[in-house]
Amino acid sequence: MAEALLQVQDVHLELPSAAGARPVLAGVDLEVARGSFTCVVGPSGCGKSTLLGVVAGLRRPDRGTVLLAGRDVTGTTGHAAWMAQDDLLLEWRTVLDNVALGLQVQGVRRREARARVRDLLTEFGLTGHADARPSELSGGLRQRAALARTVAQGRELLLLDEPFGALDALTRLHLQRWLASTWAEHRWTVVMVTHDVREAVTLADEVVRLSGQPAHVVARHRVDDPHPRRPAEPGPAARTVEHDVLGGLGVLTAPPTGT
Ligand SMILES: Nc1ncnc2c1ncn2[C@@H]1O[C@H](COP(=O)(O)OP(=O)(O)OP(=O)(O)O)[C@@H](O)[C@H]1O
Repeated sequence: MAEALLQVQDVHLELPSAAGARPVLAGVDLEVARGSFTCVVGPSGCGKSTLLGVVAGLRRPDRGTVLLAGRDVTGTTGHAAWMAQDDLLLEWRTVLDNVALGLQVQGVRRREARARVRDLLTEFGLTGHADARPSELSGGLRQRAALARTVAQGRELLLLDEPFGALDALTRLHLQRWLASTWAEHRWTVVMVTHDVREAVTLADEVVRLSGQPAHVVARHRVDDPHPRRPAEPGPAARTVEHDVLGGLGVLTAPPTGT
């Protein structure tokens, strides 16, 4: 395996519940190679977003460690950029200024931030929309703008939490294909949470499956098909992993007998 950029080691976390505290993460281990794409899947509500929060340093685990390039970053922020399902674009700013915000929050002056993100807008197919307000964009373009803002931060790690979860099925397929080819050019280190197993096997080098609550890693599946891939035409490894993951999630039922 290439050098591990991210190592999550034996992470445990309890969260408050009506009955007191409830374990949500119970001994999660994860290793993500630099320049690789990892998708995290698991039953609804098992703790996928919570795990991303721990990796980002927004939540400090009760036990366990998060290492970035061997450096202990447990409970600290600044090493990862986060994108959620809700694009959180600011309606009163233009697309250019929304993307530039990723740098401005780090103290880069507005003018320089705008200059630096122009190339990114071109690459993300947003040049013609630089001066538009987010409300003028389609759902797919909004997500591209949000992703551009996330990438613009220049962090070592991108954490994507169901970034296409709110899109219609066709737009989602287009964006998956677009992200697959854009990622293949850049090779950002990505950890992405998704409920869509086809999306996971299209994008990921490795699909990590979490158990139900309290969550730990129950399976890791390599997807060795070459990049970039297409969601509508899964390769042999993607098809196998998709089947295995769906089986592990209990989605596949035995075929009816006696027919
Ligand atoms: N701030 C909080 N306080 C208490 N419990 C929380 C908090 N945030 C999340 N939880 C609980 O922790 C559990 C895991 O939530 P989380 O959102 O991480 O799951 P998920 O796997 O991402 O969910 P989904 O599949 O619905 O996207 C859930 O039971 C949730 O209700």
